Amino acid sequence: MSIPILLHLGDDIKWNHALYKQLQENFIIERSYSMNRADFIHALKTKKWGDFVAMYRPFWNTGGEMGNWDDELISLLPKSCKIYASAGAGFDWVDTKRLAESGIFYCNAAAACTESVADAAIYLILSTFRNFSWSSLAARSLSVPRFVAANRNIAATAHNPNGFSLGIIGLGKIGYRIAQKAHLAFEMKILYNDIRRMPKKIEESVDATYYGKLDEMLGDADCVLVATPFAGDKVIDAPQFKLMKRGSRLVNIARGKLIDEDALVAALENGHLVAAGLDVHYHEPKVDERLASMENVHLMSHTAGASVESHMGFERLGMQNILGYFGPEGRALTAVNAHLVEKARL
Ligand SMILES: O=C(O)C(=O)CO
Repeated sequence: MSIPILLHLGDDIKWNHALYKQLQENFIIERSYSMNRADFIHALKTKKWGDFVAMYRPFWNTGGEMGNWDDELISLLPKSCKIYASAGAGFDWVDTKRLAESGIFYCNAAAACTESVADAAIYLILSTFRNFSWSSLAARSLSVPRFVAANRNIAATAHNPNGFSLGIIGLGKIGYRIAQKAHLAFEMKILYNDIRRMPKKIEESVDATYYGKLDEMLGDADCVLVATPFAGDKVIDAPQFKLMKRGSRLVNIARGKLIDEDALVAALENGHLVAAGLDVHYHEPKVDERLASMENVHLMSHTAGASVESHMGFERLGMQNILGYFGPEGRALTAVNAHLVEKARL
């Protein structure tokens, strides 16, 4: 029997060498490194890598240079390809439905960065309650008057998050971990909105209250946290900002396009919201200048998931997915479109 081919996209493995050896023992590994879209398309059309059965992308910063995985790319994949295992939690750049129509499982790696993203969310939540962005900007300005003003005035509007409510949009793996941390560390009241209600055991573990309707939760939360995948629509637009509790806060660690930034700016300018914490941005990698000028907005450069531990986990989980799929169990661990692959088979 011939040895199956695996296409490794992007950087070399950095951490999990023993597991990579297993991959090398089971597959012929072809490499694309960091190809632009035109070259990648040409390579697929000319079958540069043969009839590969799997694609593996271990690092979130490389191996994505070909751009979005849409019909143009997916239709060029060999019929032999069955699985794409990639670094990263979000998969807004890949048409997982189109992959499913070609019988290809897409496996993300949310589990590998859950801890990092949840920690970053806690950092942003804390910042929005305690005015830490204002404090940090004042210190970094090297301006004595700004330092003195921050030192004198911050306490008047800073709050301990303890006892306040955190309204989580999307209680998936990451949302739940944030709930656990906020509940345990700050005794925050956990509210959540999701398309599915979680099992009682999960709700009880963080004393969570379920809201079937997002609009209702928005009116009750002291801080709204966005932790849901981007599926093409905003979840908080101008009408939703109006429904948010007066004096509340917004934190987004999911995707920038889930939030209307003009409406966010308006809500901050008119004081309806008192603070925001954003790891992600609508026009990434560009940051909105109005938000950047606000002391009550804590901004990050989409690094909530960026840690050595996430990188190690991304590498490992991708390989486990591929080895699992082609192994005796015949099952990928984290296929996000498994239901669509099944449907397409019918
Ligand atoms: O892994 C991802 O998709 C992230 O954006 C983590 O921050």
